[in-house]
Amino acid sequence: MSLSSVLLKRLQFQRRIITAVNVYGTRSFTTTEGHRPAIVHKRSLDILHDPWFNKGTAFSMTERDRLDLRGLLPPNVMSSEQQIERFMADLKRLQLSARDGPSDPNNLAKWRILNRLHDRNETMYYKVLIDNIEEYAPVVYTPTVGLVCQNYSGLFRRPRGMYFSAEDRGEMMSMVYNWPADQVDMIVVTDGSRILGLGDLGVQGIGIAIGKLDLYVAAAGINPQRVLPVMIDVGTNNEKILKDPLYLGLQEHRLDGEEYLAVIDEFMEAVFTRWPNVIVQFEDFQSKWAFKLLQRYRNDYRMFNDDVQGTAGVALAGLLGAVRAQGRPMIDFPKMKIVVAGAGSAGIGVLNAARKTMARMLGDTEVAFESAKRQFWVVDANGLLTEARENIDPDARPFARKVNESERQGLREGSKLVEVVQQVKPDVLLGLSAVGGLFSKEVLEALKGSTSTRPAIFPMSNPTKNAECTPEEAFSIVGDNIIFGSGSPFANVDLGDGHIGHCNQANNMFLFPGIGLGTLLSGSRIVSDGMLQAAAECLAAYMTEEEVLKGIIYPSISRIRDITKEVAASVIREAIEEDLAEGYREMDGRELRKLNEEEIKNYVMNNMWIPEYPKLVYKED
Ligand SMILES: NC(=O)c1ccc[n+]([C@@H]2O[C@H](COP(=O)([O-])OP(=O)(O)OC[C@H]3O[C@@H](n4cnc5c(N)ncnc54)[C@H](O)[C@@H]3O)[C@@H](O)[C@H]2O)c1
Ligand SMILES: O=C(O)C[C@H](O)C(=O)O
Ligand SMILES: [Mg+2]
Repeated sequence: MSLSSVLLKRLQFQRRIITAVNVYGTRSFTTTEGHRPAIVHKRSLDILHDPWFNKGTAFSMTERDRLDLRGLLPPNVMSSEQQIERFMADLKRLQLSARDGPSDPNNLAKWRILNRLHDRNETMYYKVLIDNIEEYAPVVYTPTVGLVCQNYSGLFRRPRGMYFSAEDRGEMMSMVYNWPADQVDMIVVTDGSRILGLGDLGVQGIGIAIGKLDLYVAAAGINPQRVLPVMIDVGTNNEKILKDPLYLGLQEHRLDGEEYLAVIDEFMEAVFTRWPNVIVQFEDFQSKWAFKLLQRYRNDYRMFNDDVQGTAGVALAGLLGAVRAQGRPMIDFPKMKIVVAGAGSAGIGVLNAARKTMARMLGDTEVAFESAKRQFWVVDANGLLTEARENIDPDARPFARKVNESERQGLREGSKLVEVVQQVKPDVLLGLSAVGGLFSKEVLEALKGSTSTRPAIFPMSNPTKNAECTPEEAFSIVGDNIIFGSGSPFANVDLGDGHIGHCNQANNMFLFPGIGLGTLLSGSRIVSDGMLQAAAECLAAYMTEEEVLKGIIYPSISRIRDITKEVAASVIREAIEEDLAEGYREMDGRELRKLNEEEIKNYVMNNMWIPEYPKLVYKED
């Protein structure tokens, strides 16, 4: 037997033991990788200054000796729990002094403290985030991440991620080698042109890529050493930041047309050359480019657009949840009347997904596909969209209402949202307009006339100040018996007499981590429509009947790791079904398609990174 086959056998044996330990639930640390010591090529202060290897006061005495750390730390060795206790005591002092929750004005200060921890000790940062996800998701993600992006020039301390600018044309293929990691699993890339509902923030938009990747680590257990936030800086059309002398990005107007495409093409070629197995999530690109880039790359690269495809799935799960919450059978979905405010990348993505699902329920014929579009009324900045509109955006065209039909309904091209709601009496009012307060008192009053026993209101725009309405407004004006889901988190509403108005968070965070993880572990070379549909259906089916009837149609964020595992497993199953899965089970080399449902879930769980300090072993470089 050759040496390599002996080693291979030993490795497989060790992995089996770890998996067996895992099955019996006696250890929380499940990845095979985590049990191996980490090899470091540095010692002494260099270790303490490396956030990936630094354990601070948790270095054991033997490690301190091994790594020349004795005397460089206070003598009392702390457990990781004690370290976190100390850190949290500091953070809580800040919380006690102000309002807690998603709209706590101290959230920016909390972000600073957490970000400093991220810079010092990655393992501890992710442990704090995972164990307190409900509390800190609104700090590292929406809504605070919006504020962070707006104030990025002042907040910038250390770079995190890579910046590819229009100045780097011709250099990207070599630049990618400046990134230290030989393996990158997930890239989230933005060009900063539409950050949440805050518009063009140029280079400052990198904050959103960082925030999304924090959720990839926390929810999907993607190894934080293998994530890469990317900003493609092709200029900005935001006149305010263009004039700001402290702005950190290129101070020129955005590239457009072929020049713009050439930059994005070069970036894609470069990252896929260095990391052929990476998945690239496009985030917060203005609608003008979001669809074009998706069509351009989706058949050749492992990529997806979160705002178009992730949002579509989350909204679809919400719409199906609303049908269930109304006590109707799912098959009633194609009868729902849906008014959508906003026809950008997010709105159109939702409309397409909902239309396709309705058509499938109606028999998947061309006639069904044609008739399904009649369930939607789209209102954008110019009012109701009809075929009378000049220069209709081609992506929105299929949803333009017929003029005659509209007239019969008392509507016309450009009718106001309030008129549309009055006339249509929809089951669902969904907002992806980025206009805070768009669902005004009058609009919500009009929704009281809904033909549904339990209308659903989804003000999905982010961050909080861009939400189309607040839950207080919705419950107090439309009534207690509504379904409510917002993009950014809000607290539940006290309806009196012990009743609670439940606020769901209708945010793509419930899908993108599972879509990424499932694609990664399936080995699929593309992210297919079927894989996205499977993700959405998994989310839609996740809540129990009892929860749904209470108006709880999305999980609480505290369950994000569990729903992500389920979504990832569904994505893998679909990839297998479509013969796209090229991945192999790491444990013993069995082919994915031979695994049963439970085994696929275990495969997912076993490959989710969890934040525990590895033992460090020094080796000369
Ligand atoms: N909850 C989520 O998971 C989620 C996901 C993606 C996007 N979003 C949010 O959706 C919003 C829109 O994103 P986008 O990429 O589609 O943006 P976009 O700028 O491409 O589209 C905005 C759309 O809103 C329309 N609009 C503007 N003013 C309006 C008005 N007064 N009435 C009706 N419509 C109006 C515009 O005409 C346009 O069609 C953002 O706030 C974003 O944060 C939320
Ligand atoms: O970032 C979010 O919170 C959701 C979404 O991707 C958005 O653009 O608003
Ligand atoms: Mg987004």
